[in-house]
Amino acid sequence: MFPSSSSTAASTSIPLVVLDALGTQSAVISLGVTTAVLLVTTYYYYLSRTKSSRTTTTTTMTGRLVGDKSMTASSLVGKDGDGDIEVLDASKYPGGRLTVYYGSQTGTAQMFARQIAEECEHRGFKCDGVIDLQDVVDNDDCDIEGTWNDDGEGVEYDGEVKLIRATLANPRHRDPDVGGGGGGGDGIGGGGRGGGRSKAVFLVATYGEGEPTDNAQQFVEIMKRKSGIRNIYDIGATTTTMTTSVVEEKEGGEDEAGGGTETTSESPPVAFLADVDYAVFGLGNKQYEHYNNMGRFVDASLGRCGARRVADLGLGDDDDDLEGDFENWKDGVLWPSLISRYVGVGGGDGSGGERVNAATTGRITHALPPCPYTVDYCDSRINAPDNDDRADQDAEADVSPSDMIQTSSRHYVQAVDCPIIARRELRDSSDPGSTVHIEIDISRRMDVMKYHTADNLGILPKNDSTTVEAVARALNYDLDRRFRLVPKNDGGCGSDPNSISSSPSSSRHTLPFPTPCTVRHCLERYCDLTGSPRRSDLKQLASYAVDDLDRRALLRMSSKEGKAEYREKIVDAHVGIADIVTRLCPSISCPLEHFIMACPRLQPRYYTVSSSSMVHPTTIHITLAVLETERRNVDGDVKVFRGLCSGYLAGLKTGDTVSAFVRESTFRLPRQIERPVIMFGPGTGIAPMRAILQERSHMCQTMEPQQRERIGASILYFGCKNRSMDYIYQDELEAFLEERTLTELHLAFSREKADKVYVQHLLANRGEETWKLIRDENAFIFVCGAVRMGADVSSTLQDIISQEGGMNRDKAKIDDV
Ligand SMILES: Cc1cc2nc3c(=O)[nH]c(=O)nc-3n(C[C@H](O)[C@H](O)[C@H](O)COP(=O)(O)O)c2cc1C
Repeated sequence: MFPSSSSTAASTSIPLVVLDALGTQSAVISLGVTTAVLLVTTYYYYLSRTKSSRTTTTTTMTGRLVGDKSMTASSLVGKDGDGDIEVLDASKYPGGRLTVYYGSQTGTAQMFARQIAEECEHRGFKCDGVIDLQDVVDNDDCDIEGTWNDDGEGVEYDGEVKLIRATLANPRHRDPDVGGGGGGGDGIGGGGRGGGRSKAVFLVATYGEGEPTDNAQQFVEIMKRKSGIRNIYDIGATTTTMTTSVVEEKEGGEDEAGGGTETTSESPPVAFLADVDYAVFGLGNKQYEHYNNMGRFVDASLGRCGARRVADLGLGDDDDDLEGDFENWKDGVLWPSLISRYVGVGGGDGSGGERVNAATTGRITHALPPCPYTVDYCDSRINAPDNDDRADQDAEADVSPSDMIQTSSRHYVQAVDCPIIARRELRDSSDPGSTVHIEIDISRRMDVMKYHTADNLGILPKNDSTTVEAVARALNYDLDRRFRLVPKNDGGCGSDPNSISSSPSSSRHTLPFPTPCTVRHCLERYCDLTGSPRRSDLKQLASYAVDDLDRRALLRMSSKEGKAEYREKIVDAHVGIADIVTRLCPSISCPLEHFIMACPRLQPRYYTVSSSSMVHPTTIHITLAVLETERRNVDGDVKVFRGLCSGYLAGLKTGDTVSAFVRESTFRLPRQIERPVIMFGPGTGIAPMRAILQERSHMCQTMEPQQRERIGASILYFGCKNRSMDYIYQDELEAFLEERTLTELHLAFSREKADKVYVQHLLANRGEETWKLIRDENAFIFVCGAVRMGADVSSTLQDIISQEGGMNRDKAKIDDV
């Protein structure tokens, strides 16, 4: 049971973990007239807060054409009956139809999309689907040669435009522009549904360096071309005012479009989305330079393509309170805007207005959430628990097709099991911490595991068996049973907002992971049992708590008002779903499919590869710090918490296998070997620098002596606590120095002297030399490690450039490449 709410103010700090995953960032420091280019790559320490990747449902209505494809849109609207558009009951849905789209990497945007979908009915709207942005462009049903989606205004749309229109402006997502009466607005029925227009809400996360998530990449590419916003980074500066701007409602024209943006447009955009109304919420993290770049871009590009923004852009910050930002936007901006535009409070036939009034004034009470799939147990039961692998192999032939798996779970399909062939501790035994070097054999999976120097390796961690067994016991699951997840195709929108179509495509991207598998496999590999659940996950779990006290505790912490308690008792106390179902709320009981839906997905962790693919083509090396933090848990005991993935990897032995996949990074050595490289890699930030040095050493050895002379300087700044404890790879770095692959090595030991010394301090002392390498030899600069260190190094570089180069500090500003 949770202790009752404490009066102590909850700490707002969020614990950090060390390098469980990383992101890369590249930048150029532009120097006005000079052309020296610096490449800065930084990788980030991640928040230990688990990203809620709850991948509940998505059935994808991919713009399926109805009836005769040669029909025009207007010939379809208003029809009822099989294959045509259903005319909605205006008393139930005074707001008309609404479609929700998401661009998500780890599932949060998808979860938010689903929340909006679930609330639609209470707000007086009919949700027409929760659609993965990948499905907007992977639209098999769109006949791009056909003419059905030309709107008869003399515009000959190209294939890409037709593809986007086939979903966003699909007649099936619009409200028939028929009938009317009552309510005002610009459409039919009570309050006016925006007749003949599609209503689309976008939830869009930003990844990489202000880039789209994997599932939004193609959509963004097309929108870049069509909107004329060629440079996605232009948008940040020009659209910030949009969050507060009031969007004038006008028919057509640039003013109503979400843009008004200055762009690098080469040709005027085509207003091909003039019949689409939209609202965007961006998910981002202020620790990143390009905060919420994709939310801003999608908002601006839709506007540039003629769509009409009907609610202000919302931006959420995952560094602070993303869920709170989303709730504030949803309840304070989105619904009020949609309701006043399409429903009109008090308008319509009364019932809708009442429904909406109730919804706008109070919080919605959720019924037991609908589940988009069912668990179908296979007949055979695996008798010996350790036969799990055999069961999975048996099942392989019959595994779910990959296009049925949600795009944010793609890594479960991509990853392959590879053996560990070497493992060693890099720190001295006198150091209480641990940094481990691991070598993974990829020789048998070269078809999918090819890598480039300093790419990223994604590792799928596993929950330990004690936790898995405890959860199974608490929920009464048989770990050795095999099951298959089957999408629920109930053929209509019904109670499940994701079941929007009975077409075969409706089961695409519905399943959260591949099956069949055993329950053990599912709990071990796909369910995040130990990361802190999001508040919305607690709300879902509350639906399954039999005991009223448990239910109330979960609902309290999932509410806006319970944020401080949530932070104190869940996030700061490192409470995961396993703790909740086994100890804190033991009355929780739910069928497996509901647990799968309520539990966040276990996410891969990314490590920068520390080997050169030229030198080690068949093995991948990684260098990981094992995170351990001491925390007082909810019972008041001090406990040591280990990072899930680093703890899992550190516990593996030579011969064990890991499930891994390669992810390309932007980290590349300059092609011109003459150019010097200056590297900053303190701690495990050394990983890509080690790979670069291996590669330069290999090049030296394979070159003619006169060629070798041409290779530019390699300068490394490394830092750690002290020389005798955590100076990792010391022997290798000294060997690189000896053979002159490494021309300079600058060491910062932060705990050897009273004054702490870090790499940026050593850099500041070498301003003149550094400036010459930049100005005269176009040096490349690589930085890898903590965000704070990256920012300090960048700032020191700017100081050096402005002082030594005699220029204004702003001129040495950092731009992206
Ligand atoms: C590798 C990585 C790179 C990221 N890059 C950015 C970024 O450039 N700008 C930003 O605002 N947020 C960035 N974020 C934060 C995510 O957008 C944020 O955590 C979001 O909630 C993720 O949503 P999702 O779970 O739907 O994928 C990044 C997160 C990760 C893990």
